[in-house]
Amino acid sequence: MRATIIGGGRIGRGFVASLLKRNQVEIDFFDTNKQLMKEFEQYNSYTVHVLGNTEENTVIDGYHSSHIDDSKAWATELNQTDIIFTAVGGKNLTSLGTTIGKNYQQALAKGEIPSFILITCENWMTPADDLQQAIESQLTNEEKEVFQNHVDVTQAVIRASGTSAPPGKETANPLDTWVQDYWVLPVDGKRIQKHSKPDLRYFEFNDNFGEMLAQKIYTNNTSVALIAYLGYLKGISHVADAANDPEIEPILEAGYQEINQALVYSLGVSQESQLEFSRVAEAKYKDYAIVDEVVRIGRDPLRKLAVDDRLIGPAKMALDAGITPKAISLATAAAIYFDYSKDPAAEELKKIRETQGVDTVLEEICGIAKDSILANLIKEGISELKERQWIKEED
Ligand SMILES: NC(=O)c1ccc[n+]([C@@H]2O[C@H](COP(=O)([O-])OP(=O)(O)OC[C@H]3O[C@@H](n4cnc5c(N)ncnc54)[C@H](O)[C@@H]3O)[C@@H](O)[C@H]2O)c1
Ligand SMILES: O=P(O)(O)OC[C@@H](O)[C@@H](O)[C@H](O)[C@H](O)CO
Repeated sequence: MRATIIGGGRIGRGFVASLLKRNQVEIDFFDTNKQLMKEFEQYNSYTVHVLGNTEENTVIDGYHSSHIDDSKAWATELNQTDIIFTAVGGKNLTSLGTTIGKNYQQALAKGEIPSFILITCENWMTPADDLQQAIESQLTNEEKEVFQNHVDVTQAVIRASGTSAPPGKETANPLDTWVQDYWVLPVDGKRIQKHSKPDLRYFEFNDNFGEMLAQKIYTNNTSVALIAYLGYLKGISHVADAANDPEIEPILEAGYQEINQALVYSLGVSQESQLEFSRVAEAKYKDYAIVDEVVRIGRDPLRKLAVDDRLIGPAKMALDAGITPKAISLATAAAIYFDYSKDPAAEELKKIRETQGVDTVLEEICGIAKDSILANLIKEGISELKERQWIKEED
């Protein structure tokens, strides 16, 4: 079996590549990053290190790598691949879909009919739909029909974390990457209609996938955002240190209660499944073996503050459920003050906040009215963070 991984970052060349290697699947990488391409060629091999369990480390070798714009490489790839994975960041799915669509069209023009399964591995609410739509936007109606008859576009939930080297564990190989000791990949099984489900260890093709992506994002990503944004303001570098911090821990506990009630009410998931989800998430973020930086978790706050993303999304659900999302609002307040200077989105957020004010951030980035209940809760959160002196500026 042969697989393509688009996006050779922590999840692509780390988590997904390890699962595939353990299934003896051949791997071809595609990425936009030219430096990464050079490293793939130069090193030929790298290690996926397993946090807290080195016995599970996997060496990835024998792969091929190509730049995403290499249409010659795509011409071969589309005909030989069985499964394509994406791990590029949800907001890049539209441009990626355009690239796949154009290359698929070129194959059809040559009389070929590529047939494969596409699996998105993104923290995104509707990744399979968004990718499929972007691909099909490049195709004529006739071509679209062929595509739909030969390609299944589905989505996975990535519950594992992929990180950079823990402090002091850096290696000479820049491709080496670190993953959590977690070996399950749930995939939306119902969306696979034209192929049989691949027989791969660790993959769970789930026909009741339902709201699993929303449940994961609004539980894991929401709670770790709370930990990271509050931790960042307190000057804490790593997730586990922030999650176990005596001042942050009670806010986290309150956050899980808000999240659980909101999701049971709005997603219709059972109380037991939600409780299990949040317990697993909490244990993971408090686990010192998983060394993850708060600035990685906080990256791209403009995306994370958007109306349906991990902060405003569950806060609105909580209000719908009749609950006051005080902890989530405090986390949102902290996110608004995430000013990590190496993150361009954080820099932009800071500029908007400083030049146009918090109300503009709330209206234009969070998509909520400045005098709404939620906006007022977030502004109360900002005041509380200033009182606590976690936000240190004078305004
Ligand atoms: N790291 C984690 O713990 C984790 C866990 C669960 C889900 N996710 C999700 O997995 C996805 C990947 O995250 P990551 O941590 O691996 O990010 P990353 O930044 O480490 O890697 C992303 C890679 O995608 C490449 N890329 C971006 N746009 C591309 C395009 N159009 N075509 C080809 N390559 C492109 C980048 O150059 C980069 O190498 C994201 O959606 C993220 O939210 C990450
Ligand atoms: O990848 P992002 O930027 O959408 O979010 C950062 C983290 O929340 C995320 O990578 C988690 O670590 C991951 O989703 C595992 O739960």
